[in-house]
Amino acid sequence: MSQINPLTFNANVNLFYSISFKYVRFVQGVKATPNGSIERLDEDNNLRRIITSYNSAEDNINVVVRVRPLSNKEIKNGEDLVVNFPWKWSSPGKYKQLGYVDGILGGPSGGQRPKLFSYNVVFEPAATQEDVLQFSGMKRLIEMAVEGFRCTCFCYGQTGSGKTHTLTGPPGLFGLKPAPYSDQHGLIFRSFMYLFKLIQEQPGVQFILKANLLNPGSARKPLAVRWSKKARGFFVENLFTVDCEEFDDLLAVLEEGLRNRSVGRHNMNDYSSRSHTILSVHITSEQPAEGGVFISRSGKINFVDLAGSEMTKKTQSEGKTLEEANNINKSLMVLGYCISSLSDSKKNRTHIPYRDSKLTKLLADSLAGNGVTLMIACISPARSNIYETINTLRYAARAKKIRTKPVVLMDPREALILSLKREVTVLQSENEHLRSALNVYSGSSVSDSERRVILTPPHIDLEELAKLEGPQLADLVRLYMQENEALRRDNQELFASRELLQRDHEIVCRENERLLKKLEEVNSVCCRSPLIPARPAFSADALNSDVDSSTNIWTNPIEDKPLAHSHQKKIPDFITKELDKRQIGGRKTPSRGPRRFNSVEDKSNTPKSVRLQSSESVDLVDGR
Ligand SMILES: Nc1ncnc2c1ncn2[C@@H]1O[C@H](COP(=O)(O)OP(=O)(O)OP(=O)(O)O)[C@@H](O)[C@H]1O
Repeated sequence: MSQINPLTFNANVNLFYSISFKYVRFVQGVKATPNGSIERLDEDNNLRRIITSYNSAEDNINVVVRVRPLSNKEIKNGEDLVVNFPWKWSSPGKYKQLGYVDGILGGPSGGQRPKLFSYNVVFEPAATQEDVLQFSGMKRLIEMAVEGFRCTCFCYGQTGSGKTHTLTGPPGLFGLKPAPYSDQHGLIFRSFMYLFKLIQEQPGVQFILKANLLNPGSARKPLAVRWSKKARGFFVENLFTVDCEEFDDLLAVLEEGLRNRSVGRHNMNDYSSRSHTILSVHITSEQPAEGGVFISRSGKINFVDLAGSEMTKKTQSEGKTLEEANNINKSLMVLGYCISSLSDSKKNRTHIPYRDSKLTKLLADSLAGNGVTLMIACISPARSNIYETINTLRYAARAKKIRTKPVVLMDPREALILSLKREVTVLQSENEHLRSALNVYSGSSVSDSERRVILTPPHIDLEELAKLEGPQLADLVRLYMQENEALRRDNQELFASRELLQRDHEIVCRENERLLKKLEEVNSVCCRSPLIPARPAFSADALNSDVDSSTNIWTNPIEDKPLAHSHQKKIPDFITKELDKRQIGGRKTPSRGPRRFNSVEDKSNTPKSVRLQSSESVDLVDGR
């Protein structure tokens, strides 16, 4: 059954707006589309699930925009909103063009048409943390991570635009005693809750959760990012990973990240992140499947809190903060280049500069590989930030154009066993059907069980399979392959005998048809020809003794009666003429008495062509 995407706008639509100001307008464009994931076996026989739609038919990168409220400082400075929301949504999936805002770019009277950007969702300043979880597509992203996809949620935007707030909440939330039900908890905390809810809803599936944190604020030596040939992707070498059995374990990783977060203070944010942070949760599941085997999937969800881009003149960063700002800006610039190159369909995608920064190396898979990504573009509504806001909106719009090819990879051994088992079942039922349809073996002395494939592999339940070593698994696979092979041979034999029988059947049918035609020919000559009265056969004589002659097919009803005496049976003129022309029927060769074409005498004396013509003449009469 298809699942409805949680991005469906089924809740308070007032939360979402299209906003626009001069040159920039961004609109909501989410359609309620069912999740279009499909399963297929690839050329290596691995079961892969391909996601065909994340949000709409094409989106595998979901881009949402969150507009934060004006800060106290901005209000104090008398800043006004450059983004306003004069009209509200009329209905999901439809949007209205909203009012322009007089910004630096000029007023509505400027006469220039606004440039249209479209996003999946736009959150107004009043949108709560829970709204972001419910309507950003985050829940679907977690579901997909549980299904085995590699998912990423990253926040992008200028410094102080609300990235950390969106992901983890306001500063100080995780103090000595974190409030478990605070409405200020960010997306990560809420996602963990949702993840555990999903896990609890599947008691039959075994889950293993592991988490790791990439936070340069920690005291450890920076780890190297390397390329893995096998996995065809970048990875962090010697990354420390924590097993998380409980919700609290995951929370501990998050708290650790927040505690060690590298924070700096500048003119625009008292708690500015001075580096990018990546928190990853690896979700491995083992699910029992048909036939005692189980399927294991390995999904992942990354939460990426990017450090914000800064105009150092505005932030008035100095010394270390300035150096950090330059590095942050540099890595964000590379991310920007990558997004631009990936989103430009005209450009040849031969070179995407992932290698130019660690950040892009690690985000490469999320941006263009097999991952599914949610980008949350955070913007400030203040007039003083309009340039940065437009910049962020441009990036976000570009990112929306990127297409990824999300796949879920399964353990190849289990996928192989599963696919072989499926094939065996199909072949068995097909053979069974063929056997009963053809009745090939009925009456044979060989019993069904003897004829069947003897090499049926032993039944293995889930626990036993988990304990099997490599060679034992290989044996099991070999057994399935042998059974499969034997079934295939059996199947081929059955198909061959079915073909033979079909051919026999065709020959018999053709012979039947030929005989029927002959019978019809005989009947038409004997019963219908008024010209050539049939002579009763011996069998007909016997029949005629007690059956009315008019109903006897072997006897011509006008037998022995002169044609001229029968008013009703008088030959029409045109037939007579035709017969004369062809010299058939004996006008010129007067009646020689009753004849039958099937008599030995007539057969020998009458040419075949003449016999055919006579039957044509009968048809003409019938056709009147
Ligand atoms: N939606 C919001 N509602 C209320 N307050 C918000 C919201 N978004 C951000 N803020 C507040 O704005 C300030 C700056 O936010 P935050 O630290 O999350 O920005 P940032 O984008 O992470 O900045 P940087 O890139 O410098 O780390 C914080 O005090 C935060 O609590």
